[in-house]
Amino acid sequence: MKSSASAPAKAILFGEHAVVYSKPAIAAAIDRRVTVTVSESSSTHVTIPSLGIRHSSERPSGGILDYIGRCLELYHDASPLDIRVEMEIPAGSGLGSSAALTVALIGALDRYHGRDHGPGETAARAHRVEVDVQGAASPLDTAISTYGGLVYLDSQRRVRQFEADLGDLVIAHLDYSGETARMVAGVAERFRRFPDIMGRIMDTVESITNTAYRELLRNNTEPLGELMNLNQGLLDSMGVSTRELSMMVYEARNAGAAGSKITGAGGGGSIIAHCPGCVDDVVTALNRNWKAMRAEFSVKGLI
Ligand SMILES: Nc1ncnc2c1ncn2[C@@H]1O[C@H](COP(=O)(O)OP(=O)(O)OP(=O)(O)O)[C@@H](O)[C@H]1O
Ligand SMILES: C[C@@](O)(CCO)CC(=O)[O-]
Ligand SMILES: [Mg+2]
Repeated sequence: MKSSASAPAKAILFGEHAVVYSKPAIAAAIDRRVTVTVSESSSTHVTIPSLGIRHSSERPSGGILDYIGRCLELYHDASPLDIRVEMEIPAGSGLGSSAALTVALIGALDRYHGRDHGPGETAARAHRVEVDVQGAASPLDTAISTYGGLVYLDSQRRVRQFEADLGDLVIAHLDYSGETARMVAGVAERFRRFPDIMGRIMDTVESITNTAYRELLRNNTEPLGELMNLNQGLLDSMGVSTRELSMMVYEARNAGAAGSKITGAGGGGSIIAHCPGCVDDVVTALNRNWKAMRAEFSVKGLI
């Protein structure tokens, strides 16, 4: 017996890190997917060709295998499985590889076991896996990989799907990761040392995210770039930017982007830039040193 499922990667437009402190955030699914196939086997094997991973053990663990091991534990009575993961995104790029993998694997396992929990329950189960593995995680990444499209996660943790034309966006990524769990822990430490200052920073990110949401609902993308620049300044204040990410952010702006910021956890990973009428210029400029692409949105969630 064999079952497959796939889920999209994501880009956070506004509110990463603040979302861990119950602030709202906006994310979009992007046209790069993680596909998981599970099939009957005499012992448990995991293959992830894009990462060169071939692993055999009853309980996969270590790095990205932690997410797989934790998902398998959700199915107590499960027999051994062959698990194959095809990833169209690099792991640790800030584009939600962990969430897309977790959602796709839960989808494939549900199908394999003849269960259908529905999207709300799938997103909730995947979120619990991210929390268990990372220590802290917002429900944003797993929600967007489950639902696809565009999501506004409000301060009560409710998922609001919405539609908007995002205009021209470019994503560029590095080959190394800051590791989401480590970056989230770094922000928590700064919060512990300077609670008043960090609290105000998070409140200001909330205002930026809510302003962007209001404008997107009116299909007004004009202020997106400037709002991204405001958000980037505060991500820098949180300590999640690096020299290289800052160079990417400024390279995009120099090439004509209306605004640009880190997307995801920072430390390494990716940036996103709003590039009305100048996508090709920005992609060309960023591709000299990094890997850049036009971001394609309006993507299906878990299928
Ligand atoms: N090149 C790699 N090869 C194998 N595993 C990797 C690699 N890069 C990252 N990982 C593992 O993949 C998992 C997910 O990485 P990480 O949390 O940095 O990123 P992500 O989920 O892609 O991004 P984000 O959550 O910020 O959107 C981690 O367990 C990390 O150890
Ligand atoms: C940094 C963070 O806000 C986004 C990672 O994609 C962490 C999270 O939301 O769990
Ligand atoms: Mg992740």
